[in-house]
Amino acid sequence: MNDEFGFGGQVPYGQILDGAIGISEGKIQHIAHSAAGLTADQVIDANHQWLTPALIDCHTHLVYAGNRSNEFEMRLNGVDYKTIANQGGGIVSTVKSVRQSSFDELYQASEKRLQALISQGVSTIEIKSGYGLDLENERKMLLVAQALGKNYGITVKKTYLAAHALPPEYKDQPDEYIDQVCQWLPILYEEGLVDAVDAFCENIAFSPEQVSKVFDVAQSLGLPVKLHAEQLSDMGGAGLVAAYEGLSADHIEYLNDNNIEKMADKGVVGVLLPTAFYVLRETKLPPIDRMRQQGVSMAVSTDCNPGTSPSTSLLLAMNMACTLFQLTPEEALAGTTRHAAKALGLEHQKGQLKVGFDADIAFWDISRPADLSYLIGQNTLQTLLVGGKGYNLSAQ
Ligand SMILES: O=C(O)CC[C@@H]1NC(=O)NC1=O
Ligand SMILES: [Fe+3]
Repeated sequence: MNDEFGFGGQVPYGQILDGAIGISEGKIQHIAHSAAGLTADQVIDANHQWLTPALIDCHTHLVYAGNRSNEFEMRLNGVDYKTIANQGGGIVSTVKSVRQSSFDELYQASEKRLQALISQGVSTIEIKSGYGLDLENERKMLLVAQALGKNYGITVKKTYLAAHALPPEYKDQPDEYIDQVCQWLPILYEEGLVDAVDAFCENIAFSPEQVSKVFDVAQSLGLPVKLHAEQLSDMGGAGLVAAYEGLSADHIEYLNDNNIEKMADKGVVGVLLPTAFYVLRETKLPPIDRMRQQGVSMAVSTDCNPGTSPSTSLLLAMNMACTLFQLTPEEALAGTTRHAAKALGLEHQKGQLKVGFDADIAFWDISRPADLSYLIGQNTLQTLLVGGKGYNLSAQ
């Protein structure tokens, strides 16, 4: 191995130069340094492109209606968050738009964002509810997410996030609202609409005690949990995820050392959301070095949402994870492949070019893997295989 990548001859990324991959029945059956001995009905010449696992966006609020560019403009004209919120802005304004939208309107508004992500090599995505905040509209959001996955032929993991914000009708009644959230969860689960449960644990949202009530119901249904944790303060949310042996703690700018150790101990993934950090002009960096030292798997995601991350670029999130959070390009790629898979409980079937794994493979016209995080605003995807089949976005 030459030292082209400056690794002193180690094999970065687990890469294989001039390798070959054999696929059948949607799975990787063979991966080696050459195609010798392989026979195939169809051969794809990768033409010196780099192949990676297709990307996984493990934290999105992709289903929503309306947009909040007005708030963006108000803020830049000196109006503060509190005033915007008091004028019905923020999450509540998106809740209003979602409640006013039909299923079709919500689907059409959301599919454009999904198309953008798929065009950058994403074939597995997590989509949260959380802008309905009542049973009918939480169901509508999750049905849209389900339909997007079915119609676009990609893997969608649906996360119940009714504990995202307090709806207007429960103003100053968080406990009563959390009781409703707990009542709706088994109903939506029985309808096949929930794969995991999330909540916003923050001083402007729900307390660890309120989140625990929702997590107890999730646990009783055998559902895994994840959490918007330590985004703006240290509420100890990551420790709660570890206590429930959950999938991930997300944002985690204010994550403390003690909870890093608990995450490492329970295999909880730390999901980094650098685009939200950038949009909010946050200053508190997540404890990347400490998570590295403790062996916490770090994932990277867009957090696609109308308020703090109106972005549909996972490649940009990778660049921001490196530039803002100082991840290495190899860590950023792991963060949108095998670690993102782990954040969704899919680490045994997706996120790696490995025999037995789904043949979800992205072909990139790049000089080296670091280009995926280095290049800004340049989509180098040439081919996307989903389940071993060429993905044609325009045919969806
Ligand atoms: O502003 C929005 O619409 C969502 C914000 C988003 N949700 C959350 O829990 N944290 C966030 O940054
Ligand atoms: Fe989020």
